[in-house]
Amino acid sequence: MSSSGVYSCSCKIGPSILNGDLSCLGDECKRMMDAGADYLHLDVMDGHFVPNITFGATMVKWLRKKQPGVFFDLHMMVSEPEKWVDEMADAGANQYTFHLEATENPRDLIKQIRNRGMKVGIGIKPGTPVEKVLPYVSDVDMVLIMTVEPGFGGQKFMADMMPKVKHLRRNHPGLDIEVDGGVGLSTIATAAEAGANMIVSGSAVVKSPDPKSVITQLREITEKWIKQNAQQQTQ
Ligand SMILES: O=C(CO)[C@H](O)[C@H](O)COP(=O)(O)O
Ligand SMILES: [Fe+2]
Repeated sequence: MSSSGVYSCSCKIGPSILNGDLSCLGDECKRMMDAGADYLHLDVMDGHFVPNITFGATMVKWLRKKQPGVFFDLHMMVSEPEKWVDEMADAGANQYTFHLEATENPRDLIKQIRNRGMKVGIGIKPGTPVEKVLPYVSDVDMVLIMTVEPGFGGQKFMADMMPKVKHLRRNHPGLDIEVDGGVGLSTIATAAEAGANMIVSGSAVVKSPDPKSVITQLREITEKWIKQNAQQQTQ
């Protein structure tokens, strides 16, 4: 979809509220948007695909009422992702990011998501080689490279996932590439240099006393690398 030959990706910062105060998720979302976030990354976990449970479509529906205009990227860490497409679309999701490992029929699922008017994201866990996702890249809007084992916030960034990001960026200069897990001020340069442009940051933003400053710095560093990488491509 978005992987043209031109280095045309733009920086987007999407906080994950997973490690925020889940008892007041609506306020946490507002706090993140007020701090300058471009979108919200909502982590849906089913206790089966990952060993943790968060929330489902009902929560998304209520968040949508509180944040009518915000882009919701649903990170679906669930088995049988086909099951929740309709409910998430009805709840107001903008993008449905499923895990390649969770489905037997990625192509059918991509169609199903599109038919419900949502953008399509496809994610891979650290143990999944990037080659597995390549056949689907031109049919999706975004590829998510997990930089931690999915399931919990606050884990250590896996820099050894960067060759996957580099491979995708080299071959798809216009693609939205998202990194998720352990991304903060000490790791953003590594991810951005590799070519990530959609930056999910959880603990580093929500736990900071100054989330606005963290988001601003994440953006500055990512934009710097987008420019630098684009220049290198034209040389
Ligand atoms: O998908 C996730 C975990 O499976 C979260 O989005 C991710 O962990 C963000 O939190 P942090 O930046 O604290 O790692
Ligand atoms: Fe996530």
